[in-house]
Amino acid sequence: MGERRTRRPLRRPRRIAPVVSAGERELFGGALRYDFGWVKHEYAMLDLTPFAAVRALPRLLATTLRIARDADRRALYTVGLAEVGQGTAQAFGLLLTNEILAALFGTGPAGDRLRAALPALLAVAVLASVGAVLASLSTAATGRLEPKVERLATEGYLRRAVAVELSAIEDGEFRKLLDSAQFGALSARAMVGACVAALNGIFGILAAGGVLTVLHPALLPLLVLIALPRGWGAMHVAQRRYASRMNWIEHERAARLVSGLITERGSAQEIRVHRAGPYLLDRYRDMAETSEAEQTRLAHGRAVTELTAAAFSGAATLLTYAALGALLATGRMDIAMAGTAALAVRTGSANLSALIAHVNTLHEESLYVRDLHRLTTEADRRAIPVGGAPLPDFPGKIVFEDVVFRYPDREEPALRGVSLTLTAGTVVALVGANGSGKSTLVKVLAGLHLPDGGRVLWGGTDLAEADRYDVFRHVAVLDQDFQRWPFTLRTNITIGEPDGDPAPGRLERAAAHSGADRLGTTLPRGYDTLLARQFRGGSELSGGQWQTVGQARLRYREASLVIADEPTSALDPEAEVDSFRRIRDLAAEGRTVVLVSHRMAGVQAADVIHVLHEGRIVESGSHQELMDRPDSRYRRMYQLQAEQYGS
Ligand SMILES: Nc1ncnc2c1ncn2[C@@H]1O[C@H](COP(=O)(O)OP(=O)(O)OP(=O)(O)O)[C@@H](O)[C@H]1O
Repeated sequence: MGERRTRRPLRRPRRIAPVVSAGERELFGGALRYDFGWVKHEYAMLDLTPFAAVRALPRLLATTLRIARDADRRALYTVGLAEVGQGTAQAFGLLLTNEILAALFGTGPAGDRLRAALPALLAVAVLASVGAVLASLSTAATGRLEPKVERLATEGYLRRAVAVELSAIEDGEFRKLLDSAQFGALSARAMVGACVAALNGIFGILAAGGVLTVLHPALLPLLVLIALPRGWGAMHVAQRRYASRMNWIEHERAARLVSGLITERGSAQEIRVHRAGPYLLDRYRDMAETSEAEQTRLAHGRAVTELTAAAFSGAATLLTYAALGALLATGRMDIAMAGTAALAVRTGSANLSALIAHVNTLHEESLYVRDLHRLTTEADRRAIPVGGAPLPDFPGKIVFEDVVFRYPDREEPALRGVSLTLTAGTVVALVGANGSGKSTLVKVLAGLHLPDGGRVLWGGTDLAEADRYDVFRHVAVLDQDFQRWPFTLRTNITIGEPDGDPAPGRLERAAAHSGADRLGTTLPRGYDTLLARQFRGGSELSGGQWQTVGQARLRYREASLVIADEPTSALDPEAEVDSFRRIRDLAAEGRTVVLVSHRMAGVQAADVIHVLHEGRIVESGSHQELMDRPDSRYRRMYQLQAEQYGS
């Protein structure tokens, strides 16, 4: 199939039926395909005919210029003026060349002819210097613009990623957009460079075209004739690349994933003990070879296309020189004019070829920038609202009234009418089977998700109307997958309140509270030890040690509402008992503590225990009250765990 296409280089490229290697079928059940925005682009680009690309040019230029203007207006104007100046200098240079040639090919002694040509020669030298200065001005200003454009675009992207609702981050569609838009900033930068180069090409063509028209109008279409085959060749190669890219990128992506897995730390044990290494290596080779074959086919096709284009372009050049010869022979043009025309044809066609290549780049990059624009709009729509009813003080009571919450991609609600009251200075424990809704309940409590039904009242304020950032100020959360930041031990604790007062002793007190102070004294650089083994000087912590760091972070935050979701799962028995005692101490300080745990021994000291089942609270009470009920779920769960210890 590929063979046939190679032998027909002029055929319009079409989407190629993807080849799936045996390795991909075995490991992934088929092609490893993302559903990202940019995969869709590859098909969008296929619809691009050369004329469509030319039609799209003004829009692409306008988009880039707008981005650049927002980044640095002065630098943009400098680039614009420098480019126009260079084009003008080029045009005058060509016209002066005509004068020089006319003087040199004139009659009379050589010395006189040289003298006659001298003023024009000097003017050409001045123009060339002006052109060089303008070119360097343009380079400097573009160099100023490009990083600014990239930074502004990246900042906008990150700012929006930080500000969206948690529900957006958990939404697969939004995540995909977030992933594909990350290339937008780099593409915006690349567009600035391509745009400047395209402008340069346009002005260069205008200069050459203008001069040719002045010399003889018939020469202008000939210039177009020389450039057209090359333009067509560039477009054709680009289209073929887009058509095939999907195919080869898929194999490459799959091979990269497998090679990453082979070297990854997490798979190191199985790679060795289960001998998964040689097995994966074989599949890697299979995928890499399929990608290789696709690229070879592409390169072959490209060579044939470019040769064809060069042949047509060469024929058109011959025709142009023949026309020049005819004009010369019939006396409609003198030798000087013919020389200038030949020069103009060369400059013009070189500029045209370059322009086509830059328009291609502009188009390709603009697709990623478009993703960034889409993300911006979508993220602004899904941002956590700023403002709302202020919540300066933490209330004495938080009340859930018949709260219903459903994840957007789920049929069944995760919470189905939950009512409860949390009182300041108490420990409230949530227990229940996996998936019963405990973590969801705490997310609603913390203001991370808003209920779909019912209300959460913080004092007299409905959470749905409250200033959410005010709500967050009162909350500290340590969840099951709390972040193990690849930063120092110190930052890993103080990041609990990054802009808080770093008062002397505050860090040490928080560390001592959770037992993380031992790390502070035993790690090689104390609190300044980097907790990321992959970097030089970095240290590795065990799961339990990380949990003490997480708890220290929770303590450092000094929030009024403390939420600990499975805070002790990795702790040794002694550390676990200590940890539960310290959690109680937090309530004794007047904080409201919500504890989610499967460790029944740990929750028994809570003031109130709520048992969740399929999104509902089915039992509530103290440990003793719930144990006194002979058929309570709580009692059953507690006894099951106790039996494991034979008590
Ligand atoms: N981000 C999410 N998107 C969609 N569904 C979710 C999401 N998080 C949880 N769920 C679903 O909501 C239900 C309640 O989950 P939740 O995490 O609140 O349970 P849990 O009681 O904390 O469970 P576990 O004890 O296993 O931590 C489950 O059916 C779960 O699959």
